[in-house]
Amino acid sequence: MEFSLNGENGKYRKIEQYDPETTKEISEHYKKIIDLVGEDSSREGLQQTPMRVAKSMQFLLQGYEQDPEEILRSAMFKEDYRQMVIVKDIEIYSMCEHHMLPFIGKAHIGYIPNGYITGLSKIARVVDAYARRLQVQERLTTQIKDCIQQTLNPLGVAVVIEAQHLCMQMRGIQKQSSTTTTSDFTGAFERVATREEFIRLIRG
Ligand SMILES: Nc1nc2c(ncn2[C@@H]2O[C@H](COP(=O)(O)OP(=O)(O)OP(=O)(O)O)[C@@H](O)[C@H]2O)c(=O)[nH]1
Ligand SMILES: [Zn+2]
Repeated sequence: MEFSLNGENGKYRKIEQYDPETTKEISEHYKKIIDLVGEDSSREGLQQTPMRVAKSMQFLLQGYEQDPEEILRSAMFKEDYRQMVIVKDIEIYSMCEHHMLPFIGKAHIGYIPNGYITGLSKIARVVDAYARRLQVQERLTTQIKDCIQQTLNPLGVAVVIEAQHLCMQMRGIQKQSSTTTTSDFTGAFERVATREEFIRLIRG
């Protein structure tokens, strides 16, 4: 699955490549849902909606087609830098696996290299590859930590995610302001002083 903009005669054309069979099947289910909630899926404004939603869902859940470890491995560079590297405020758009509603927030990632560094964008790509799946925030946090630890073998990894869950805002308990914070640490970040330095730097 790919989403790209392709220049042609000075114009930009949107090219979406989704498996046509899968897209058709998903859209048929959404057509039924639209009718079942009391709408008329054949009315003009809704005719293209099932197809749009089918593409949209495939976009939002594209992480299943990505290999996060491979993403990291694709840009590993030998480097003798053994201090903390932090990429903070990485936007997260994930989908809660209980209600299939978004949870939205930020991830802050730190690691201390052990002979190898990785491309900074690859850290954000790893976050996206796991976020674009049906998730709970706790598992998302741990998967990112495990991936970086296992692939880069750094002296330590720190992951903090802060997110708001639409399933708690739009429905259910309807708490508009609550934020959920999850964290996971390995190696050097298990020491209080290192962890506190990380927390101070992401808050700064
Ligand atoms: N731990 C965790 N829980 C989550 C996450 N996303 C949603 N939930 C919770 O999943 C739970 C599902 O509980 P259920 O009682 O089965 O579902 P429900 O009846 O829709 O629950 P309410 O949201 O309380 O109305 C809810 O408490 C949600 O708040 C997440 O990322 N992590
Ligand atoms: Zn939910």
